[in-house]
Amino acid sequence: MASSSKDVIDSTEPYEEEEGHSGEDEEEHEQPTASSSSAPASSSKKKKKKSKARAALSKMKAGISSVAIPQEMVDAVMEKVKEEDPQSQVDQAEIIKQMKAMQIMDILAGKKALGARGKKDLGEHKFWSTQPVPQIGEGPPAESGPIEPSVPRDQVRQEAYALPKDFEWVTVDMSNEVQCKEVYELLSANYVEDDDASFRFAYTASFLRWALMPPGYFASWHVGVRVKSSQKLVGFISGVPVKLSIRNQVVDATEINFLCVHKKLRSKRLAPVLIKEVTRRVHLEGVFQAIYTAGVVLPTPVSTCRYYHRTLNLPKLVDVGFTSVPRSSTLARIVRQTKLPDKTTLPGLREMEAKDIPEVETLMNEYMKRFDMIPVFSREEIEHTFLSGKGTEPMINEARRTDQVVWAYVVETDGKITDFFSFYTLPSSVIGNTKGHKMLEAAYLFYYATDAPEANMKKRLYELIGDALIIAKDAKFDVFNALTLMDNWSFLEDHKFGKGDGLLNFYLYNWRTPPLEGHNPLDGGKGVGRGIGVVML
Ligand SMILES: CCCCCCCCCCCCCC(=O)SCCNC(=O)CCNC(=O)[C@H](O)C(C)(C)COP(=O)(O)OP(=O)(O)OC[C@H]1O[C@@H](n2cnc3c(N)ncnc32)[C@H](O)[C@@H]1OP(=O)(O)O
Repeated sequence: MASSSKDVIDSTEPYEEEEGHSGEDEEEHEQPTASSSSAPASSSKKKKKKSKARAALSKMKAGISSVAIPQEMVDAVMEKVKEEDPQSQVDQAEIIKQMKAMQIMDILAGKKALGARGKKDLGEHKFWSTQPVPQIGEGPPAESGPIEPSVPRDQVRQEAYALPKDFEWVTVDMSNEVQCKEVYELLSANYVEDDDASFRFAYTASFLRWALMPPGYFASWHVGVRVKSSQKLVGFISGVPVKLSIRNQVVDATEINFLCVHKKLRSKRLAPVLIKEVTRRVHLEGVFQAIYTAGVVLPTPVSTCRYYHRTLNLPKLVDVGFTSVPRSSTLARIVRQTKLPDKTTLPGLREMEAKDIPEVETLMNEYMKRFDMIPVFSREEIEHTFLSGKGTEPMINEARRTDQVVWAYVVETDGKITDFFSFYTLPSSVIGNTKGHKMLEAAYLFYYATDAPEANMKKRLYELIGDALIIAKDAKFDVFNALTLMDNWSFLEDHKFGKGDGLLNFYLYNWRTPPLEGHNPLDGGKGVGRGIGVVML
C-alpha cells in the first residue's frame, strides 16, 4: 500500500547527504547543532508581550537569535554596568541584544571576538564550511572577486543530487496556476515566522509569480521537492537572474529566495541539498555567484541592516500584538502624533506609467551610483519590476487594485521625471490572534531615486517618503517597513519610523568583498552607511 504523505513526512530520517560532489561539497554527516532561542526579555507576561511586540515582524527574516550568549558573560557585563552606573535601568534582555549585535559586527569585521566558545556558539556549520563563502573569522579580504573559478558547462555535475527515497525533485512551473498555488500554500503554512510564532510571512500567489518570473528567468531555478507517493510539495528554493554591480565590478548572479522546508521535515538536512541542487542548476546556466538574505547568522554576512517600522494603523497593530502603547502615553495620543496628512503633498506626483520607463531608468542609474552594491536593471527589468505587479481593476480600495503587489510613483515637473519611489506588499498571517485579525498588511519600501542635488537630497527624500506613507495608508496598509539601506537612514526617524529589533543579514555566494556598510547596531542607530543598494523581496 502506498504510504500517505503524512506517513512519509512523519517517518523521514535525517538525510545522509552525498559526499564529494564535483569536489564542491564535502559536508560531514552530523546532526545540525540546534540554534539557541533568544533570551526572554522578562518573565512577566506583560513584559513578554511587549518584547514580542517590539520584535514582531522585524525579527522574522531578520533574527539574531541564532547567536548564543553565555549567561556568565551576560552576568559579567550586567555587573560592570551596575558598577559604573548604579541607577542604570538596563536589563538582561537589552544586554543580550547588544552583545548579539556586537558578535555580528565582529563577524563582519572578521575579528575572532566570539569568546571561548567561539565557533561553537555559531554552530559548526557542517554545510556552510564546505561552500565557497567567506568563513567565520577569515577577516576582510584585501580585494574583491570570486572565491572559486567558474567552470564550463560540461564540468558541472549533470545529475541531480540524491534525495531520501520517498522524495523527488520537481521543477515548479510558476506560470501554471495550480503549481504556483502549491508554492503559495507551502510558504503560507511553513515559511518565515517571528521568534514567538505570532506572525508568518504570507506572500501571495500573484506576488510569487511577479517575483519569480522576471525577464530572462530560468524555470529550472524554481526547485521543488515532492513526496513521491502523494505528490505533496514539501520543499522549495528559487533563484532569479540579477546583474549586480559590487564596488563597480559587474557580476551576473542569481538572487536566491523562498527557501522552505515543511515544518515536519525540519532538521533533517534537507536545506543543504536544496541549496546544492539550485546551485547546480544555476551553474548549468553559466552563473557562479549569488546574493541572498537571511535572519540567521551564517558564514558570513557581507552586511547587516536593521528594520524600522512606521505605524499606519495603530489600533490594529496593538490588537495583533505587533506593538504596544507605552505606559506614559495613550492610544489616542500616539494616533494623533503619528497622523499623516490626508493628501499627498508633492506637485506632479502620479502613478508610474510605461512611458516613464526610459526616464526612470536614467534617474535610477544616476542615483544608485551612491551605493556600493546595486542591481543593474535593464529596461525590461524596470518595466517588470515596477509595472507588471500593478494588479488589475477593480480597485479593492481607493489606492489598491486586485492582486496589486507593487506601487510605483513618479514626480513629473515641467514634463521631466525628477523623482521616483516604490513599495511592495508583504502581508503576514496573524497566528492564533483572538481579536479577529487574520492578516497584518505590511508595505515594504522598495527602490526610489531623485535628481535632487546633494544639498537638497535629505529634504527631497523626506518629502517623497512622506507621500509614499500617505499612499500606503490609503491602500489600507497597517505598517510601513524599511531597512537601513540606501539613503533610508536620512528620513527614518524624522518620519517616526520605530527602530525594530530585527537585523537582516546580506550574503554573497562565491564572491569576496570587504564588508559593505549597512548599519552599525553598536552605534545606537547612527553610523549607517551607503553600502547596500539592493532591496531583496
Ligand atoms: C551560484 C549559485 C548559488 C546559489 C545558492 C546560494 C546560497 C543560497 C543559500 C540559501 C538562501 C536562502 C534565503 C532565504 O530564503 S531566507 C528564508 C529561509 N526560510 C525560512 O526561514 C522558512 C522557515 N524555515 C525553513 O523552512 C527551514 O528552517 C529552512 C529551510 C530555512 C532550514 O531547514 P532546516 O531548519 O530543516 O535545516 P536543515 O537540517 O535542513 O539544514 C541545516 C543547515 O541549513 C542551514 N540553514 C538554515 N537556515 C538557512 C537559511 N535561511 N539560509 C541558508 N542556510 C540555512 C543551517 O545553517 C545548516 O547548515 P550548517 O550551519 O550546518 O552548515
